[in-house]
Amino acid sequence: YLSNPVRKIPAAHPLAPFTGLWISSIRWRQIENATLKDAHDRLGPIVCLGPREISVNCVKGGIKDVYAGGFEKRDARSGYNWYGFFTNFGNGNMFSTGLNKLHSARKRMLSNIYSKSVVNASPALQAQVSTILYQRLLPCLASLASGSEKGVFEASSLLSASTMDIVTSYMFGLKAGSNLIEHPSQLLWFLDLYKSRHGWNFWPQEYPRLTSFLKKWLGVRLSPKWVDGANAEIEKWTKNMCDGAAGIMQQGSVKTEETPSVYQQLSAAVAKDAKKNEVRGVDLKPLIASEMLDHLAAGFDTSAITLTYVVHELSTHKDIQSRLQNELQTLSPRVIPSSQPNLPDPKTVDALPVLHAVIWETLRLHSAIPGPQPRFSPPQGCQLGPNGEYFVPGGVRVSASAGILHQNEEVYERASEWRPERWLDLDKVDEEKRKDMESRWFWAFGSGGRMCVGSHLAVYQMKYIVAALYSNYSTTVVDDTGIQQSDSYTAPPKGDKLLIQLEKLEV
Ligand code: HEM
Repeated sequence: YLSNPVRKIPAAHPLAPFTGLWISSIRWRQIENATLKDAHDRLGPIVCLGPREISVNCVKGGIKDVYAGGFEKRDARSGYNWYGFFTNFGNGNMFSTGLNKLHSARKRMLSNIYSKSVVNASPALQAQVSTILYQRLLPCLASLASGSEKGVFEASSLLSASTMDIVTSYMFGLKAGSNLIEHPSQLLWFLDLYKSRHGWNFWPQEYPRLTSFLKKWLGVRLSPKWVDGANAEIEKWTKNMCDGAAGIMQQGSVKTEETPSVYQQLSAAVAKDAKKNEVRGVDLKPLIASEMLDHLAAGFDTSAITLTYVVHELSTHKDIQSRLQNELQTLSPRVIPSSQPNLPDPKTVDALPVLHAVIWETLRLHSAIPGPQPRFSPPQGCQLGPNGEYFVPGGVRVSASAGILHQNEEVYERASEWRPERWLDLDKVDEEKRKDMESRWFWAFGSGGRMCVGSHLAVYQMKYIVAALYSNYSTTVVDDTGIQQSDSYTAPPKGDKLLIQLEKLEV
């Protein structure tokens, strides 16, 4: 204790400087986000969570140094990597890779296909989104609106289906990607598998060695067998989509909407890399499949959580819902069935101020990943804190959380309220304040070399989905029990559902 410089950092709990068991028990009880928020409110921008763990909640001496400064995901001393849990098909991927050097080689292969310019200009994505909105989502909403439930339905699962269909279409092409909107039983099957694993990540993620030791040598399982079964099923489903995309690429000519943009890019880059490094006789398919599974999971869930909160907030803020509907009427063409297959230009949709403000305010207040994003301090240690006042030795787990950064009252006045106006009034605030709001403290997609690679695809799809829904319907809440976000890294509503009612607009 006496030789540990971390003891000088305000402690979230009297036991924190002495043992890591306190923060572990907080994680086990699934109250980590709330506990960290309370600790920062009481103790300031940097708090000690354990003898080798701290949390930061500031830009200078905080996220700027840790994330833009390239702290590794893997602890150099012990080799521990919290993200190793996201390994699939027995292979690492961009998200799970611990070392920055390995990670940047993979990221270089993929960042162009997810860049804003490529996403916005992609004819394949435009054709895919047009089919998904006009031939799947809008007909589905029309039948719900005129059906026996009189427009009442559970929104979060249909939003999950929509984001999964768009993300997998961009990855594998429209034909090889999913079609969950039109196949509700497949949607249920997938969501059941996906969600059955929730709550079982504590042991394998926090104590991976203990977990595998107990399983291997004593036959003791710390998570039930069905979790492995669910993972295997999801891998199988992903592999089928990979095989479908590979089959399409072998055809002589590929229709625009069938282009497997991401799969094609990654498989070409991986093959080129293998050739350059003279790697022979290695099956590269599991490596590609691991990356694909990670993207589809990261991409569908986070976007669907955000959209669920967009729909909830718009349903309870009718004034803003009407403003959005008026704005959507200015689109040419409008996103209504008679316009099909034409969609308004992605840049025009992106530039709609109210739509942008609604999405941004939801990403701020209901970040899909509000929980801590752990990294490790470099072996030589570093100075952290707003004035660099604390020395942090090497190998300390350091994290920041979007859910806490976004609650800073000095940057976002009345931070706990959903107020899209704050993004519409940016021209009234000075340059520094604008930068604070828009970039320095806005952390929904993280920052630095490991920030979200899919943020532009996420925003693209969320804006089109919201445009399609609110160009044709109004929504009201029927039952929002359990709408509060769960206390976890990725945070869906606690109740995992939102019942709304659709009302058809005159179009
Ligand atoms: C609203 C939607 C989204 C949100 C809020 C979001 C948020 C984030 C955040 C905060 C991170 C960094 C996490 C960390 O380091 O702990 C991240 C990473 C990542 N995201 Fe997203 N994401 C979204 C959509 C997407 C989409 C659509 C895709 C892909 C199709 C995607 C793929 C990834 C990948 C591959 C990484 C790892 C990047 C790396 O390690 O370099 N995300 N995302």
